[in-house]
Amino acid sequence: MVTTDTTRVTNGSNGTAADPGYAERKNRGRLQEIAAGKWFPPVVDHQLEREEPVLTVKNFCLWYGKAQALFDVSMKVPKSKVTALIGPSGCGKSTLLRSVNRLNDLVDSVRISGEMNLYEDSIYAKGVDVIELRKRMGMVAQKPNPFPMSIYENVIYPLRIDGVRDRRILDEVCETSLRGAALWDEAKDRLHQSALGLSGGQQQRLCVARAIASEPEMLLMDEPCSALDPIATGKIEDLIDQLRGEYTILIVTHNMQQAARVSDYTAFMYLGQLVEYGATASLFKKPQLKETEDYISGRFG
Ligand SMILES: Nc1ncnc2c1ncn2[C@@H]1O[C@H](COP(=O)(O)OP(=O)(O)OP(=O)(O)O)[C@@H](O)[C@H]1O
Repeated sequence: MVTTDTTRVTNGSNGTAADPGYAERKNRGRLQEIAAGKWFPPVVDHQLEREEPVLTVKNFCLWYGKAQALFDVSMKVPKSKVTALIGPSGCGKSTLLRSVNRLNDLVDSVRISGEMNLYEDSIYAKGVDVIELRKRMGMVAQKPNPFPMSIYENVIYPLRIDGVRDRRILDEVCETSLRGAALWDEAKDRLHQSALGLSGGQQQRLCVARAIASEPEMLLMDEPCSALDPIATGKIEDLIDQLRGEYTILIVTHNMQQAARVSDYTAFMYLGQLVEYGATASLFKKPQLKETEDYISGRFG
């Protein structure tokens, strides 16, 4: 799966006056330059250096067939924090998220280069057991996707496939996970009824319960509120807030207010490049780049 490719967009000039194109380009914004094929190193907040990384992404590139979707993305996702990926539609947020648990392996045309590590373990090294890897990361999709079985069986599903049979353990994990996903009170009297009878928002919290049942090292959330109404969205945001500190969460969101509300760190992406990455409070109040400011203030995208 890991390939190297010499056609990827290279770093280009360093933007000094010695660069012959500099005079012509100096008045153009960074985003136009990116659209024209130039690569820039991301602007990263020093605060991230003080965090312990769970996921380290290094010079990661991804192609769908001939079309490159990610360009030399390097970032560290800190432990026990919520990190949001934001950026205009098509900038590669979901592609990056799905690369973390190798869901993109399911797309035939995908090629990658670069590295990703979960702690010290390479995600793309030869011989990695992808099933085992995915067990280390819980995934919550855009649309709630409970299995057509009871609430109880949905939650303990990861343990069932691991062969756990001890009823006491299964009951305990079911309750802890449902409590952790703020669904216990609503579900405790109907544990053996179909999960499909839950509302959309409850189903999404059930999916969070299933994702945390195996105590993953990371939770990946791909626009988890996009199919939910504002009340259900608020409950998921409250839930993310509760999970903060205990879980390392990487979340894709279209909604900048949501990123500002729920995340500790925010990564702004544009056309497959990581542009600016920093503490959410400062990125939203005083971003280092004018381009980030333009995006978060709605001046483009
Ligand atoms: N399975 C696929 N096959 C081919 N191209 C794809 C595939 N999935 C995504 N792409 C392309 O990769 C680029 C990044 O898409 P991606 O879905 O990761 O962006 P996004 O930022 O998550 O967008 P959105 O916010 O609209 O969900 C886009 O140009 C998209 O068309």
